[in-house]
Amino acid sequence: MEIITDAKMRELLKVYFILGSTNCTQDPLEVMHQAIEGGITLFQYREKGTGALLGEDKYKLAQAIQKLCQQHQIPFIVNDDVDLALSLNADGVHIGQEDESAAAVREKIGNKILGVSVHTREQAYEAIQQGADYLGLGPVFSTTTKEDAKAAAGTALIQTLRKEGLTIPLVGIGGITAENAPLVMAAGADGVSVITAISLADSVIHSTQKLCQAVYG
Ligand SMILES: Nc1nc(C(F)(F)F)ncc1COP(=O)(O)OP(=O)(O)O
Ligand SMILES: [Mg+2]
Repeated sequence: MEIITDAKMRELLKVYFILGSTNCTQDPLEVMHQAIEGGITLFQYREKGTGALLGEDKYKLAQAIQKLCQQHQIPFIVNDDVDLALSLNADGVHIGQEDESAAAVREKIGNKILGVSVHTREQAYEAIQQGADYLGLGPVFSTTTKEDAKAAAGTALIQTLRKEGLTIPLVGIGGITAENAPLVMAAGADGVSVITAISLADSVIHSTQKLCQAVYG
């Protein structure tokens, strides 16, 4: 497959849902069904933190969610675990600053989608140089989902990178809801990435629809 274009990547980043078994109280597959119905554009499997599944259980859940995504043409990205991504033939991988280098991951995954989390402009330029297809910037607002998250940074870095003429697809992450998503888009992000706003919503489908409206304006 060919490397994804920036234009296609920007479309996919609009409402980027991230989920692992620890982020929801109901069945993850039921949450996925409703989130897909509600209009998510991209999905990341992030099985991490206290109580996360391991080994065969992790693989089985990933496989089941990937199948659902494939049935609805939603690309399936794996967080951190490059070997899991390769064994599932996932559509891509997302890595952070504590994971192996973007260049090393690019080497392993070929033309699959490669996303990198960055917190500074230096990390952004480095990630681009090493072949990232999109950058995750955050946490924009405070979050309790990621146990080792940094302090909320607002949208300053998104604005700075756009002011400097950076055109790489960007997605904001961290404490984003339908209420504050417009701020993230106005700052220059191509989309928003959420976990709790969807995974723990009273109505997953309704919350996803509200996020889509907030992003598409
Ligand atoms: N998982 C993520 N996905 C995104 C995305 F851009 F996809 F929205 N941005 C940022 C992160 C955070 O990635 P990382 O810093 O490695 O921490 P963790 O592995 O705990 O998620
Ligand atoms: Mg990571």
